[in-house]
Amino acid sequence: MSTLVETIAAITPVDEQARTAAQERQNQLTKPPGSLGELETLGNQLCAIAGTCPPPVPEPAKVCVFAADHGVQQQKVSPWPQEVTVQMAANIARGGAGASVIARAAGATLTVYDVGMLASAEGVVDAVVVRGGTADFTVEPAMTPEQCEQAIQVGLDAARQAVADGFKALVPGEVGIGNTTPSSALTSLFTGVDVAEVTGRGSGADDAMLTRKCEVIAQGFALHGLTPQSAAADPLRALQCVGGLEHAAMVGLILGAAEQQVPLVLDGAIACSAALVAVALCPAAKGYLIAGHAGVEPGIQAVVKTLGIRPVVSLDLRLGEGSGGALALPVVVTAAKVLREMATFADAGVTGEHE
Ligand SMILES: O=C(O)c1ccc[n+]([C@@H]2O[C@H](COP(=O)([O-])O)[C@@H](O)[C@H]2O)c1
Ligand SMILES: Cc1cc2nc[nH]c2cc1C
Repeated sequence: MSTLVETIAAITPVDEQARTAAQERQNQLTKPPGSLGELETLGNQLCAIAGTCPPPVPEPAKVCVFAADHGVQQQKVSPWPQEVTVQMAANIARGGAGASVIARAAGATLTVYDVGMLASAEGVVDAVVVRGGTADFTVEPAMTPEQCEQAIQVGLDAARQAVADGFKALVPGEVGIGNTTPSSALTSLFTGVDVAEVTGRGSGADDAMLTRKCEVIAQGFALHGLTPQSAAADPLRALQCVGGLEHAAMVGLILGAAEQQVPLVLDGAIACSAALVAVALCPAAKGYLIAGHAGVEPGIQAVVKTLGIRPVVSLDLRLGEGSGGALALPVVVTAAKVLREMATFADAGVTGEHE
């Protein structure tokens, strides 16, 4: 079991030669060059990730849903009671949640991991780092450094196991009442965009709660001395102070996917905030990231802009659970198949020369 440091050292940048070869192939396929738009860019990225053109078809995919609770909910940052985390984790595992349906429709397998909910839930893998979840970050660091490291390891192990089991693409999912607040904190720190601009209504905050979320984040930054500069210098400390256990696990899953050279299709605001931490720890991981969807939560926009990635689907989702990532999977698979299955001008006897 290699550690985070070893994993980061093992991650190589995606293969730019394979991306160039893919672009050349796109131009030989029977279509006006560029006419499949961003589907071409996506196919080229799949080649860069796999280091070969045409790319392998990235299926089956696995959605790894990390479930945890949040001490910062003591500040009333979500309209929902914390018990909903356990109840929804069980529902997702049972197959009745939004992400369960979407993953099934996409032919993906979904597994839920408990990294620190208030209580255990049926059908959920026990990967508990700390029962009860994080501490309230307005009072103390959300996690100890050891807890943060352990939660990252859960995600790293999940990625390695999934790839060993034959999965060819990974989607990070989560459930955790209150978790849009730590997500906005991380997104603000790692994009440098104001807290107010990257904080949204989450699962349904009203105006007063939205204002409180911003105040709570500012309080956390002040208590822990966090700024964009300090976060860039020590990303793990920022994650440990104001992040969540599921954020840490998703950082592990993302870095694990990069290590294993498989595409990682991001979900919404929570997964996107974890991606920022992963890329701050290991810039080479960026090339393995695909933005699954452009959701309602404003943090997503700041993240995709910072990472320079374009969301595949735009349907105003704000569910989480990995739902938006899973929804993008058929498009990602199609991008690979275009490069594998479309005829070239030469093959099809179509005149490729034109004015
Ligand atoms: O993925 C998103 O963009 C997203 C946006 C809003 C809410 N959520 C989900 O709702 C929960 C967090 O919302 P909140 O209001 O409790 O912070 C958590 O379980 C997330 O999975 C997820
Ligand atoms: C019902 C419900 C389902 C969710 N799924 C992810 N986060 C959630 C939050 C709530 C409240």
